[in-house]
Amino acid sequence: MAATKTLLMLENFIGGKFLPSHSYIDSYDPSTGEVYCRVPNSGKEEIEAAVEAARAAFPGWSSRSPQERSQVLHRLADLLELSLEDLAQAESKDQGKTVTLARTMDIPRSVQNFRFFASSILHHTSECTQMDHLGCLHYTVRAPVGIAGLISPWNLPLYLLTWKIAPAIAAGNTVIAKPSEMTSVTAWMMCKLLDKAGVPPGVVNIVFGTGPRVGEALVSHPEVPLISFTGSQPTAERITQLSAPHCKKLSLELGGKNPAIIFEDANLEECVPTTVRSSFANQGEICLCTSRIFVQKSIYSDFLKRFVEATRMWKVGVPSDPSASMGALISKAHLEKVRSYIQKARAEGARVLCGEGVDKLDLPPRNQAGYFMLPTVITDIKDESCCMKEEIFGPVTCVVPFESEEEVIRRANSVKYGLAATVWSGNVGRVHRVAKKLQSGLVWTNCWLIRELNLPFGGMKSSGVGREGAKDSYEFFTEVKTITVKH
Ligand SMILES: NC(=O)c1ccc[n+]([C@@H]2O[C@H](COP(=O)([O-])OP(=O)(O)OC[C@H]3O[C@@H](n4cnc5c(N)ncnc54)[C@H](O)[C@@H]3O)[C@@H](O)[C@H]2O)c1
Ligand SMILES: N/C(=C/C=C\C=O)C(=O)O
Repeated sequence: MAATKTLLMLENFIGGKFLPSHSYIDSYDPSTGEVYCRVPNSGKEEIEAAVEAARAAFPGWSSRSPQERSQVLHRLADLLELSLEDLAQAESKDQGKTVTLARTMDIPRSVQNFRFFASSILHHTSECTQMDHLGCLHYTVRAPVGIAGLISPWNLPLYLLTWKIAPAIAAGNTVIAKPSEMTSVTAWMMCKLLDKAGVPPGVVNIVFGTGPRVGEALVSHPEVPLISFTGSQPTAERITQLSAPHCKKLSLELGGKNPAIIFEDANLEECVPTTVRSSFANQGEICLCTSRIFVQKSIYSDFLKRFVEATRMWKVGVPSDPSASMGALISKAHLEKVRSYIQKARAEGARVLCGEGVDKLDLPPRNQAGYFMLPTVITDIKDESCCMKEEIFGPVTCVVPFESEEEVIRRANSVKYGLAATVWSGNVGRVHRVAKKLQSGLVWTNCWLIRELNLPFGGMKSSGVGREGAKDSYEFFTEVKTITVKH
C-alpha cells in the first residue's frame, strides 16, 4: 500500500491559542511541486475573533512601559535565534529559496528586526516649544494606535512579517497579521514561541488565508484603524479602496523596476558579482532586485561578457544544496508569468544571452516538477518593452548601453516605479549627483542591500506610500498629540 503523506496542518493563532479551521488551502513545496502543507482558509469569523482578542489585550499591553515591552521583544529575538536552523529549513521548503539564504539572510534579519525595535523604542524623543509672552508651553506625546492590521508577501516571509510586527508591538499596539497563504509556515512556527517570550495572549494574532477572503475582512474591519501592507500594486489599490471609508492609516510597500547604472570608471571586479547577486538573489524575488542594467557604452561589451560568464556561474539547484545560489520560484503560475516576459522579449527581437531557452537546467528526478528556471540575461531590448517597464519579480534582467549621465538618469526615471537603484562609479561627485536625481526611495552606490534600519525604507511613485524604519515605523504605529499648557 502506498505510504500516505502526512501533511503539515497549520492553525490560526488567536488570543494566545491555536485554533482549528473549517477549511484549508493547499500549500506547495516549490522545489517539488507537491502539496506538503495545509493553511487555514480563514474569513470574517476568524477576523472577528482576532479583533476581540486584540481589543481585550490592548489596555494591558499598551500600558506597559517601553522598557517592559523591549524586554519581551528581546526574549522573542533570543528564542527565534535558538530556532534559527529549524526556521531556515522551514522557510526554504515553503518559499523555494536556498537553505543557505534563509539561514544567512531571512531568519537572522527576523531576529534583528525584534532586537532593533526593542532598542529603538527606548530612544524616541518628543517635541516642545515655548510661548513665554503668552505663558504657554506646547509639547507632543505619542500613543499606540490600537489594533494594527499587518499583511505581508511570500518572498521574504518571516523577514517582512517581523519587520511589521516588531515596531507595532514595541509601540504598544496589538496586531492581527496575515502572511501570504503561499508561505505561512514560519509565521506559525513563531507563534509557538510567543508565550515563552512573554507576549501576552491577544497581543499577536496571526490569521491565515487568502487575500480576497481574510485579507479583505481584516482591511475592512472598523476596529482596525491602521493597515501596513507589503505586496503588489494591484492589491494595494484594492486595500486603499476598502480602507477609504474608514480613513485608515496606510503604509504601502510595493514593487520596483530597479536600475543599476554602471559608469565607465566602475570597479567591475566588484560591480559584476554584486550586480549578479542583486539581479538573481532569492530567485530575483526581492522587491529591491536589479532588473534593468544601464552600462556606459565604452565598457558595454566588456561588462556584458563578464556579466554573462558570472551569471552562468550562478547555480540553480535543490534548495538544500549548499552549493546552490538559487532555488525554485514560488509557484507554477509565477514561473509561467516570468517565462512569458522572456517570450515577449524574444518576440520583440531582443537577444537572450543566457538562461531560459539557451542553457540546460539539470535537476534530480524528484525536482523535475519543481518551479525552477535559469537566471536569464536579455539585451538588445528597447526601453519601451514591457521587460523594461514592468516588474517581472523573477531571475530576469535586461542589459542596455547608455552614453551620457543626463541620458541614463532620464531613462532610469522613465518607469512608474521608484523603489531602489544602484550607481557604480569611482567618481564621488558623480555618485552623489546621480543618486540625488534618481526617482528612487533607496540608492546604493558601489554596493547593494546594505540595510540601515534606522533610516527611511520605502519607495516613491508606484512603489508605495510611506516609509519604514526606526522613526518612520514609530510614527506610523503611533498617533501624535500636541498639548498646550498655559501657566
Ligand atoms: N516594497 C517592499 O518592501 C516589497 C517587499 C516584498 C514584495 N513586494 C512586492 O510584492 C509583490 C509580490 O508579493 P505578492 O505576490 O505576495 O503580492 P500580493 O499583493 O499578491 O500579496 C501580498 C499579500 O497581500 C495579500 N492580499 C492579496 N490580495 C489581497 C486583498 N484583496 N486584500 C487584502 N490582502 C490581499 C496576500 O494574501 C499577501 O499576504 C511584488 O510586487 C513585490 O515587488 C514589495
Ligand atoms: N522592507 C524591506 C524589504 C526588503 C526586500 C523586499 O523584497 C527591508 O529590507 O526592510
